[in-house]
Amino acid sequence: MSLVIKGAALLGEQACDLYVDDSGMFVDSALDGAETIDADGLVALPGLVDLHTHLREPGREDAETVLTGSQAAALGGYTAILAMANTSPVTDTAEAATRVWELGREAGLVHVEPVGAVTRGLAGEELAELGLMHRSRAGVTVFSDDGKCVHDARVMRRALEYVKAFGGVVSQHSQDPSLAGPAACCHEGELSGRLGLPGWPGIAEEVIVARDVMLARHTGSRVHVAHVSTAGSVEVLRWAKAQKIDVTAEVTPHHLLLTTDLLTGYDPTYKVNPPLRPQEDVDALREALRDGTIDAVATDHAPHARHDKEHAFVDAAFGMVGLETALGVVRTALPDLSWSDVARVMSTTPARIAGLADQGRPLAAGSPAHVVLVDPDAAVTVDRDASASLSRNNPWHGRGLTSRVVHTVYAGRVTVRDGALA
Ligand SMILES: NC(=O)N[C@@H](CC(=O)O)C(=O)O
Ligand SMILES: [Zn+2]
Ligand SMILES: [Zn+2]
Repeated sequence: MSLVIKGAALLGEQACDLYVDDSGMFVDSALDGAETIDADGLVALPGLVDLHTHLREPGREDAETVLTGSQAAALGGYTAILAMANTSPVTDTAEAATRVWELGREAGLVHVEPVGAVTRGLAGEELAELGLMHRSRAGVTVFSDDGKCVHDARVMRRALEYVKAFGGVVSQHSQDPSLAGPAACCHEGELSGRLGLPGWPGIAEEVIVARDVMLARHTGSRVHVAHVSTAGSVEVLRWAKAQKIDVTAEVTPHHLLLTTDLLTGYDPTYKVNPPLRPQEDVDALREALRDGTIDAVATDHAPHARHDKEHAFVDAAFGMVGLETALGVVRTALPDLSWSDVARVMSTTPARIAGLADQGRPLAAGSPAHVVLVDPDAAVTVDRDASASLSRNNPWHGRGLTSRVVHTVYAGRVTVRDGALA
């Protein structure tokens, strides 16, 4: 059915009407019998694109499924999400990637783009079938062993050389396992000593970021740094970009607003990989996002069942949910960011990094109608039980965030209306 979106402020600027035809494309004028969305006072942005989502299907459908994760994404204003490969089994074959892609189509609420594993079983040894995954119906272009670092430099070099042939990219979970061991769970510093928690030094991230930008330069291939968390990584990225090395980077909403001090209560809700860092790092990440050194915001939505999260801090699973709150957190952490900058870091640039030609497009005739309509001034108190996610490991529960996703439209179809699934 065709659609008219009335009076939305495009990227927070002039208000106008948007017209969508029944094939889900923006067109220049209204069609008869169109459904109407009153968007007076709302800001229209291109549908958000998340470079980093954990959907848990197959294997842990008690924590999330492709459907429930897609619902959470739509509620958060997303029209595309990249589903990480650390499922069970791992997405390391064309068949597995195609299955995730199909499940995404069946859910039909956002575009679900499978991320392929870099190495078989995420074991860091043999390359997965990168070419076959790319040539499958899923058309995988982003590869990641996320949750684990591709720590062997030779394997990383070969992966970069391989994906270069078809314009792919490796999204690296940067963490040298010899500097941050399996027990590491708290930013290494005065606080980790005081709390008696195994420390996770920033340098464990920074040495891999530095190595990988040099490998990107050497191979002429493209590397993407997942969830950057330290000021030192930002310095390396700034240098690498000045050298015109083909590197991009993302930051999570939680690393833009939360700090390591939250760990004093040993609440595993705040246990995340990479760990929350001190305020100096948070400040550097915000500045890097403003000036483009960090290209994108990506949620690292990491749902976990209660029985995996409710443990002593050291034993609990890493991760926090984030799809439904990402935009509000970004607005709260960086209230000075213009709406066009929000669109850049949460839609246009992530779409470009992932090679999603249909996403992050201008809200104009000729583009598929992927759009999110936001109440810019709403104050929202987060309720973890009001979530579409199957998991409740929500660090924002009870907090106030600025702005609210009111409607989401995916390919001309209203997926969220008045803040609820349509
Ligand atoms: N982010 C997390 O804390 N956890 C992720 C793995 C990861 O992205 O590192 C997960 O799969 O749960
Ligand atoms: Zn990770
Ligand atoms: Zn992750």
